[in-house]
Amino acid sequence: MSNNKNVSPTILLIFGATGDLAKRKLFPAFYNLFLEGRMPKQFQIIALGRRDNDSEKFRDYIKDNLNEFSRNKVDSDEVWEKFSQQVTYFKHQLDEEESYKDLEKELKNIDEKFGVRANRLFYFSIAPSFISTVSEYIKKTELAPNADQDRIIIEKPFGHDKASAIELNELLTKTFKEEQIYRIDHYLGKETVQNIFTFRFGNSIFEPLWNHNFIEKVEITVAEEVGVEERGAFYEKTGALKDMIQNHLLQILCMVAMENPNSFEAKEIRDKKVDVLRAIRRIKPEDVSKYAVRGQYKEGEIRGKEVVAYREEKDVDKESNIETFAAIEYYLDNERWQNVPFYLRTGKRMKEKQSYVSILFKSIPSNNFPGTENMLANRLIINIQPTMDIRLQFMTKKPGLSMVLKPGEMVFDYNDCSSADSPEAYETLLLDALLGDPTLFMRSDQVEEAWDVVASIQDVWENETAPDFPNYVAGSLGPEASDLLQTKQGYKWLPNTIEKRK
Ligand SMILES: NC(=O)C1=CN([C@@H]2O[C@H](COP(=O)(O)OP(=O)(O)OC[C@H]3O[C@@H](n4cnc5c(N)ncnc54)[C@H](OP(=O)(O)O)[C@@H]3O)[C@@H](O)[C@H]2O)C=CC1
Ligand SMILES: O=C1O[C@H](COP(=O)(O)O)[C@@H](O)[C@H](O)[C@H]1O
Repeated sequence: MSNNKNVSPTILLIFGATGDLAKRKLFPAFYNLFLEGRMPKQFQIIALGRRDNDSEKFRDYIKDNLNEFSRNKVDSDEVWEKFSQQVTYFKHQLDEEESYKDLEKELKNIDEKFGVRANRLFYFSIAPSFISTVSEYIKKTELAPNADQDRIIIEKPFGHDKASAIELNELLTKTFKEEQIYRIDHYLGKETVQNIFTFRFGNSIFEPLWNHNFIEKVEITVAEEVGVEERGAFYEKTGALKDMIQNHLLQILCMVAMENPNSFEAKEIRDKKVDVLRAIRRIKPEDVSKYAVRGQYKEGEIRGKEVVAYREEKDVDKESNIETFAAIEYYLDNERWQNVPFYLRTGKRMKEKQSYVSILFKSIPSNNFPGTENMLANRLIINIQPTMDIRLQFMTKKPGLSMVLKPGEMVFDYNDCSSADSPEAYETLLLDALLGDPTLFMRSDQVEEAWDVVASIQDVWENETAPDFPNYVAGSLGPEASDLLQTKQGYKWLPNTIEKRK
């Protein structure tokens, strides 16, 4: 979000630097920021890992990973040399105090080299079970004493329910001030998600229509083609509700539904988002089956390739009752959104990767046109990924001698507006963390409220002993019951393109 380019000298410390997230997302983000000239003039990345390693070997490992996962590959020895010399590997045990004392000495050496006490940004790219240990040692060894200079970034999942999120917030605030804590939700860093904000509040023509008087329903779909990959053990403790709905989909909902902020200050924007979460009507336990549907994939075919059932994935229980699909119908009890259903759905191993928001406007009140069988209500489609565009569907007269209606569309395509690749979400978010701009990060109350929104569904599903799993074929659009969620209201899930009519 920030435009400021003046980043103070910073030491970036990555706990879990040998892990999956670091290799696929964090190092590519730092490298791309470096190429864009967005890293601080003076910076040092300290890669912390428990394995025996040296900086030279670690740099080779990072180089290979950049060539595999980064949007910009390493194609200049000179640039690589400059970047890599600012990455050092440091052997470290998360649960040993001595390790933190050694680290402090290393940090002091770097400060001396920089000639200034550098900001310290600690990235917790580690299992959630280590968060308390690491923050306690940081406190004990006074590694992050300055609230205005030192920050931590915490990954999701942030707790596993509301109580544990509160507990974790309490624990972290014993060591850090709230303004030092950056809870990441990478969807908020996506270009297309940020653009929802600009689209709504930077244009005067949509906002007057953005309410229950003109909007019939809102859908948010995040469909994935991938299964659980190497993360079966993690997913067995998580499932689609906790992995995706509680964070990414609710955050998109907040962007769509929030009130106009009075300023662009982080506090104001986060306040407005919390208001949305508070307004979401809590689903009573006895109504969960009416408003929420879950599913688990069986074997199937995606893009002509056979894929196994969830229960056959690595580290997954053969009788697992974990959901890989979730769809929910929510309502917001506030003036703007009364009686407008918000349908959220997400799933793994679906037909194709597609994330989008669909906003269906109300039909015109009276319809005197001939050929009305072709009449469609206006619809706005915000394609988040992999397609990145915004489409407005409207009715036109089909050229010809009779009055026949035909849907037309206006399209804003990201490919047409920039020759540069869009930054990855982690690039945007890491830059904001470097700059000390928390707007796109989750405040403690946002996370807690989001857990509250899913709490009853979570309880009911966790206690359900025999769901009808597996109940959707890999490569489909999810279980039949998710269609029923909409058909009972006279709706259907709408695609991410406008409907074509001859
Ligand atoms: N991977 C992803 O796509 C995503 C991950 N996340 C979150 O990010 C965090 C990291 O995930 P991920 O990278 O996948 O996890 P990994 O299991 O791949 O990596 C964990 C890291 O922690 C290190 N570690 C474990 N125990 C110790 C110890 N005792 N001392 C020092 N280091 C230790 C590991 O070192 P070693 O290599 O030696 O085992 C490794 O570097 C988690 O909170 C996860 O939920 C969030 C969203 C997506
Ligand atoms: O946080 C997560 O997100 C990914 C999907 O992210 P995307 O940027 O590829 O859309 C999901 O696959 C993963 O299970 C979840 O933990």
